[in-house]
Amino acid sequence: MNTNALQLQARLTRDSFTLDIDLALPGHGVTALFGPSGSGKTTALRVLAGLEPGAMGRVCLQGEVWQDSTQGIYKPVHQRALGYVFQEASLFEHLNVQANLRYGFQRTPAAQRTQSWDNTLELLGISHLLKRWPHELSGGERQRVAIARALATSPRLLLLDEPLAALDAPRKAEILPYLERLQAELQLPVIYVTHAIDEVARLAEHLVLLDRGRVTAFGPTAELLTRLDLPLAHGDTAGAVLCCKVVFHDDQDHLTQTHFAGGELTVPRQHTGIGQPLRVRVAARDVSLTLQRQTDTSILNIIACTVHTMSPDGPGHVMVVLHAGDTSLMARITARSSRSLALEPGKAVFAQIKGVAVLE
Ligand SMILES: Nc1ncnc2c1ncn2[C@@H]1O[C@H](COP(=O)(O)OP(=O)(O)OP(=O)(O)O)[C@@H](O)[C@H]1O
Repeated sequence: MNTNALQLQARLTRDSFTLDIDLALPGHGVTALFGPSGSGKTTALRVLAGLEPGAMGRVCLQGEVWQDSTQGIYKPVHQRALGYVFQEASLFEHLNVQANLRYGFQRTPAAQRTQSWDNTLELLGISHLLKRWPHELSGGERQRVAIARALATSPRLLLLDEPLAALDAPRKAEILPYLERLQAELQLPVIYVTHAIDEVARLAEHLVLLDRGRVTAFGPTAELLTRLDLPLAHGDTAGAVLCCKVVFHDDQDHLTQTHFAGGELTVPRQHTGIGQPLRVRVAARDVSLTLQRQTDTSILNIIACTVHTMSPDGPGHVMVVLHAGDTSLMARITARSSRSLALEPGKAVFAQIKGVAVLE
């Protein structure tokens, strides 16, 4: 994979805020921009989109320079082949879904189209909505139509600014599988702004952490989620993502057995085919540690690991990063348990996993 297909180098100052970033982003898959409110996520997207003419720096996609302040190059937004979807889908209320999509489709001359009409409808599952009016759509359907309209222009870059933030949990759950399909099937970079770590874990292969306008970390999501020097790897929401492969379905017990680089993991029955990848999130609070492998236990998943690093994690707790082969896991345990097990880096332990969340 070309990991520096999208160059985003930007410096922009407004009042007390300065955005100062220099990133070489991958050419496909979802890269999440994550950080506290006001850290500059939307501003970074706006620079990519050509909506911040005051920004100094360089934006270059697959060798095509969209902006370079040293050379005096600045393509305005309509000359950048990109799709931009906001939190609140802004459809044309006076046009039905079909006409909204046609508007996007016709913006790109036929010879330059990479995205077919049928494929766009199919990817977002909206064929049955074509005759509806925007006010007749649910929040989740509106967002799917908005994403389809952005895709219909055959963009070379897709920018999604908190596309799920205005939706309730059931609507989010409805739209997430479509976003996963985009990630799997589109050969273009998707830059995804979010506040929700569960969306990052589920969708983003790569992650950029922003804080006060600066990049504090950038890399593969699975790696950053378990780095104790970063805030993501702390607190009740911390967890690791395991890249597994389906080995076997046990229909009788309604379980699916998977393999990952470091062991086996049994999860609730999935419909993923044998040999297919399955990403699984294991929350640190759902992992306990023992020195001997327990046998009289209801816990299905017990994984042999080594303690890699440890750090205090709030009052009375310790976060332990474990290595199982090449895979990192985390356990959030009490400081008392850590002392009584005499945990230290290099020590062999067994991770008992109480529950997992299958991501795809
Ligand atoms: N039009 C504007 N004029 C002046 N300052 C602005 C403007 N838009 C944003 N800002 C400021 O720029 C900084 C970065 O804002 P930005 O919207 O990029 O942050 P964010 O990380 O996307 O935040 P959020 O998660 O709350 O959407 C903030 O301090 C914000 O107040």
